[in-house]
Amino acid sequence: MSASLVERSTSFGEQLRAWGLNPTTLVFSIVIALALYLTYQRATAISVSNIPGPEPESFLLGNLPEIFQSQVGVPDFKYQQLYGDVVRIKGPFGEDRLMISDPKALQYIFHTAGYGFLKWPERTEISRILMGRGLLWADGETHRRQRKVMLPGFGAPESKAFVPIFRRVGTELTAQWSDILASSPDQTTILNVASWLSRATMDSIGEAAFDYQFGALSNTDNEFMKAYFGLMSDTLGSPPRSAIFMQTILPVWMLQLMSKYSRARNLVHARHTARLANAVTKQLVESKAEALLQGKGNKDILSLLVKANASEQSSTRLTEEEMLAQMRTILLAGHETSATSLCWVLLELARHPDVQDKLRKEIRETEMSIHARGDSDFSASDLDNMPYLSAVIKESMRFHPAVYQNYRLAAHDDVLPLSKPINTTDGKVITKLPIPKGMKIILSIAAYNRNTEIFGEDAHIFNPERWFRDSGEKRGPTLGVHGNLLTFAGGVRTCIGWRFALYEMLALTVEIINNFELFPTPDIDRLRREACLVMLPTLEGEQLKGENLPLRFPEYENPANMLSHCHLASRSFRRFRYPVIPHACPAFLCYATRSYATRLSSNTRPSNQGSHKSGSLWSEESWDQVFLDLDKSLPPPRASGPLFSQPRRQTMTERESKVLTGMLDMIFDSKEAREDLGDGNSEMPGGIVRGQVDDLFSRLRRFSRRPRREVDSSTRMFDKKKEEMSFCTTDQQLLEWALREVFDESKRYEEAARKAMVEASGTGEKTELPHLQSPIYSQLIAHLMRTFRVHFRDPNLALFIFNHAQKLSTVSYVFGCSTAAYNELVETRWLAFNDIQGVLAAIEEMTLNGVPFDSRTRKVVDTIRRELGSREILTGSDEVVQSESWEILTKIEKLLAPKLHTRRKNFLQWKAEVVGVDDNETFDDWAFDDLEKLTVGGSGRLN
Ligand code: HEM
Repeated sequence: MSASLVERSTSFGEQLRAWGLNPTTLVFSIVIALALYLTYQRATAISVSNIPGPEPESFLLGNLPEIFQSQVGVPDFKYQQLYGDVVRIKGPFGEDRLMISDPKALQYIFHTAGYGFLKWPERTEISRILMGRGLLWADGETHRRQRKVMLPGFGAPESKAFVPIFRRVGTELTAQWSDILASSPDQTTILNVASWLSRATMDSIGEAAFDYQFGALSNTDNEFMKAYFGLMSDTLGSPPRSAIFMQTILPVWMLQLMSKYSRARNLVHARHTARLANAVTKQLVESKAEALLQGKGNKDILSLLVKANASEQSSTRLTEEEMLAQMRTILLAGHETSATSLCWVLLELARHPDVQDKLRKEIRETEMSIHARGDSDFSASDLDNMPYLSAVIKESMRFHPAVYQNYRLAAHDDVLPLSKPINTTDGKVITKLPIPKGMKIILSIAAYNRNTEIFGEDAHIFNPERWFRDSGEKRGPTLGVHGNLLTFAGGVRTCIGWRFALYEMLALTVEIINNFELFPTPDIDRLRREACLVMLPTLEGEQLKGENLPLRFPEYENPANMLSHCHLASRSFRRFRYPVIPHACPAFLCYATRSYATRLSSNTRPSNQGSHKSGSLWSEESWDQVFLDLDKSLPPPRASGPLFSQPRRQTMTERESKVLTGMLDMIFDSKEAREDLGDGNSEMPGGIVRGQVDDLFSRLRRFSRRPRREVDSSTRMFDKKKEEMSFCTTDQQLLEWALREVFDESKRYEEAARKAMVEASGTGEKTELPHLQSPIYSQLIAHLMRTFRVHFRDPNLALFIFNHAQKLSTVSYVFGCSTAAYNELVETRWLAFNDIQGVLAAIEEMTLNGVPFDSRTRKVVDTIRRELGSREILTGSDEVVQSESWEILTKIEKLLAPKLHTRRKNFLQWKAEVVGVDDNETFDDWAFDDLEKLTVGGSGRLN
């Protein structure tokens, strides 16, 4: 074989000679030509090495460790101050890169060049791992095609239509905070605000984007939510140098292999979340497609997306993989960014009490004008028409952009226009900057948003007033969609959900500031603007160890350097406004922690001692007032919960059912109850008499014993009814539907149950009887009332629904007029008619009928108190009317008071009486549902 090779090369050499060429001369000439070509290339190549910039930290990684490991903005602001808006930085092995905050250059890259600047491949790989091959991953034509299908879900009218959802989520959030306060002895508490907001935005996105209720607010043990919470900080926060090196040097195919097989904690977390998200989104997309095929549709983003995709030509449609990736993209991009931005808004409001007060005043005035025109809640246009609110949100988004940098790569040689000339290191002055194909550029959103040419000399100061100055946002070229900020990026890659995010932030801020007063605590030394692709508020500090991590993967071995807490403090405004009524003076601290554990603590008050100047570039004041939360005792991890919560659980657990049955026995056998009801024929409201009550409650007990397996079917039933309701486009249609589908059905249920009872008593056999009412009857009544009042703006019809349920039959009254329906009644009477007497009547009726109050009842009453107070201050209205209203309000609060504030004491007294021990004795051996003991150890009866 080697002989044949020698033979062949000899014959090749002979052939060259035969053509008159010397082989040695030929090789030499080729080498010379190549060297000349490379020298020419080097001499004529476009270079940015003469642009001023920092010295590299090392040859291996250049300036990248400083850029990727520092807090958000630290290197950007420093370079901007030292070298200007276009800075040469060093990548690995001395490679030149650029960091840009020059407005004209940014406008060119974002807008003019279209897809002329692509994303860095290693960064798109991170997007693929976290969200799949969706919009944030795609580039060029693929991106254009995907975006076209996505756009119909994100228009202005679509985003405005989600405002009621955001408001509802806000109400649920603040109701839960109020509950926590109500159960704390001095109504002071510490909350993990970041965690609450993250759950709230997850619920918003679930309902608005997928028409699905994640129930993240109501169930902290939601596995899906837990996977998402901390995903960004866990996977991308404070990357070690080795990770920066690998991300920068390794080819994409190797990164892909690592993402699949590596056992590093961050990648395990990302894979775990991806698996869950894929399973969930697949289920959602399939059920939505099926519903649409059956002609049922909704206005959620997923429905619009599925419809838009169906109407595209087959060549431009999204594939199934792309569709799932879009859902995962919306989930992550739409929940983490908004939650984080809102956290920063609250933090700034806490730090600026004057701004907070001014904002609250605007909110209250708007709320009053909403009620004066007969509406009950903020609409999208109300939110649009609050200039100070808009200025606060804009300023916070300028100051703390959730996405702080974008990473682009020149698709071909190009020339960047500049706002200001650059003095190069070789003594030239240039007004345009040529850049070579493949040049990697960091577009600094954080630095642009603090550009003094655009936002004034005080750009490093948080000041919402700047948005009222003449120049304001109008200086400089047009760049961003909101206030000319780059917070939502710009051009072909502008954030698709920017309107959605804005309305969500406006709605939640209004709800929170209307209900609570926020203030800072002195734990700011550890606060970081953590750079994790999204800027998270975190607190540097203790490392969470294995068992304290709520998310535990089988593969997890290496507890990473976890970022822990960030704190935010807040206090109820009511402390100062209404100091005369003790139980309405809660003061609480509300800390936000971006940790993996929720911690609640009471009795901690803020102090303004120990001021500390952080001297950071972005704060005009120190962060010193933020508290050090020294209690490191974190709660033990919870057992893994189901994938989704059951947000509308309508049956009781066995334990709850047992307790209720026991309580009903005690109540109806008690002396007071007998006296209250008279000897047999005394009438209760609604025409119910004693005999009927016994009968009704025996059924109520049976109702409470419904087996748990019905949970799912009730939820499904309710969803189905809600969907049917959503097809009614006029109040007339909805009313007809209600009479047919709710009230006629109520009659049918009752008749069927009675018939079955008669038959069963005839046979004498023990059979399970059907329910007297549909298990979702009360929910339907409440939902109908709310829809008429809020959606159709017809409070009279809302009242009609309640009255009709009350009059239809006794059974309908008992089962339909539940707490939720009464809450609606109270809200309607107050918000639509300002009828405080009517509110009192409803609360009295609830008390009489034994319908329990809940946090929403209390919240309405709080609103009444607030509004009466504001009215007094703002309008100074008629003294007599005011004092009458206050008297009625005091009566209402008295009715609510025992449940609110003396619950614990009464319960102990009650136990003492029932079990037959002194107040001081402990009940350690007595469980709440230990009813047998009541009859054995104590008197066993209330008397
Ligand atoms: C305050 C909240 C938000 C901020 C600051 C924000 C910011 C951004 C930024 C800067 C980008 C460009 C990223 C890039 O090109 O690499 C982006 C893209 C995107 N955002 Fe947002 N976003 C927010 C909320 C939302 C919401 C609520 C949704 C969805 C409901 C959403 C969905 C998206 C999507 C799908 C993209 C990719 C757009 C594309 O490449 O065409 N974002 N966002």
